[in-house]
Amino acid sequence: MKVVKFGGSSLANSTQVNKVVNIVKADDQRRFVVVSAPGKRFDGDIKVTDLLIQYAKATLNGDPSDTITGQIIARYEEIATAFQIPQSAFEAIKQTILNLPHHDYQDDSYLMAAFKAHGEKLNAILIAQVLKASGVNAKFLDPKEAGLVVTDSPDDAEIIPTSYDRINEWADSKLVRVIPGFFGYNDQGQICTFSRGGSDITGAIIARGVKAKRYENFTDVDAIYAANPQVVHHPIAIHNMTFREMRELSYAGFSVFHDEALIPAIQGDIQVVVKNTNHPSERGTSITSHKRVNPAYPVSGIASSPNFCGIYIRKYMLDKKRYSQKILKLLAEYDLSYEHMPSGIDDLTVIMRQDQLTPELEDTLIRELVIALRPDEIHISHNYALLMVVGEGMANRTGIMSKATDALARQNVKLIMVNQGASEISMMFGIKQDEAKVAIKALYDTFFPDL
Ligand SMILES: Nc1ncnc2c1ncn2[C@@H]1O[C@H](COP(=O)(O)OP(=O)(O)O)[C@@H](O)[C@H]1O
Ligand SMILES: N[C@@H](CC(=O)OP(=O)(O)O)C(=O)O
Repeated sequence: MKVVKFGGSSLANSTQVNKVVNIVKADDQRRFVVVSAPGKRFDGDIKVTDLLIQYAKATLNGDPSDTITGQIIARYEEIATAFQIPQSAFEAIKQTILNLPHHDYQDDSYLMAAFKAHGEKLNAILIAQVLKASGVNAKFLDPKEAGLVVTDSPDDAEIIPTSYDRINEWADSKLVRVIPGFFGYNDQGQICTFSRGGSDITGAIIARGVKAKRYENFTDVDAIYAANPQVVHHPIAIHNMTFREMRELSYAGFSVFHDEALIPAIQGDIQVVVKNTNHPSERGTSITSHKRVNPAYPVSGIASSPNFCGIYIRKYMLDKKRYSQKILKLLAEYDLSYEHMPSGIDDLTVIMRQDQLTPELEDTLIRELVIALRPDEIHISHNYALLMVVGEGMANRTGIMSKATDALARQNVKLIMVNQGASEISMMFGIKQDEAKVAIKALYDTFFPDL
């Protein structure tokens, strides 16, 4: 049995939804259908999730929201009309959207979570109706009924492992179950969402719960490519990759599949196949635990992720043990997470995602670090990108680092940080964000020279 997940691009309008219907009908093993909210129909369009965020903010600020609700309702109406869904069913969706502000929420963050989650919830209700109208014996399944219980973190929840047994009770369901992605319920019954792009995570959780043979993740590209196709022209497709490779690459910027979604798949040893809704017969990318190294290409992929900053701290006779403890304690006090902390004899840099910091928080943090550490020098630099070169074939190979640094040097890309060794299948560079595209192209041409 298979779990299929359709991303926002696959459900953006009725034309796309029609392709989804055909894909579900084409294989009776596709028994669990996880859906995102309608995504972008064209470049510059706004995803329903982003409209819902605007709606939530307007509600919190007491601003008018008629225009935004009109836009959201119109997205569902176009699909409902095209598939001749009964007016009463569409009316229920419309009223749910209009009533969102009139519920009790524990605080603003739960309100935001509930507004966001309704993008997928209402879409799942609608797609179940569409499938039914198209002759599929389908039924909506809410994550609460499914048993998908998550941690009490409204916008960055994690699955509670006992959920898997409850989800497993649905494994023999005779109907096709349509489940909204992106959210679950905490043990108080409140909606908490995963991080952005988190419908991939729901798909993987359901796949592990029902012990699916395969988790098919339908999106808008024929495969996962060795570099972001928006940066490199016609990059080579990766048809087979390992969980480890994908996790490193998605963490570092391959937004096509959420890095956290790999964990349930790894735990359940479930094959993940990324496929294109627009070309479902293309083979896509299969992600498994099996290593298949092509010696000609030790590198599988090159990724880059922007919006990091680095806090540089220098102190002569730096006592690393005490220093790191104090830094970690301060970060925890301000609920900040860091990504890397490379250090030298007298200096250390804390690399973190800069969207966690407001200018005020940044000033406070630096002030507190000065008090706690009495450094000889401290400053923060913004707009770094992390650049990652990943491949199972890199393990036990020599010369990859020198090839990479040579290629970057030829393009005058300045290396701010280099990290190799944490994982034998990846190396990471900190570079300036505005040099990321040049850097990716240089590395791609080096590691995929004939393509
Ligand atoms: N290496 C890569 N290979 C394929 N797609 C990539 C890669 N890196 C980034 N992407 C982007 O990921 C997009 C698909 O992910 P996303 O927009 O989240 O889809 P969905 O709406 O289906 O969830 C592609 O359109 C592509 O622009
Ligand atoms: N709709 C949510 C969750 C998601 O996974 O969406 P998509 O499949 O469009 O990436 C978001 O925009 O974050």
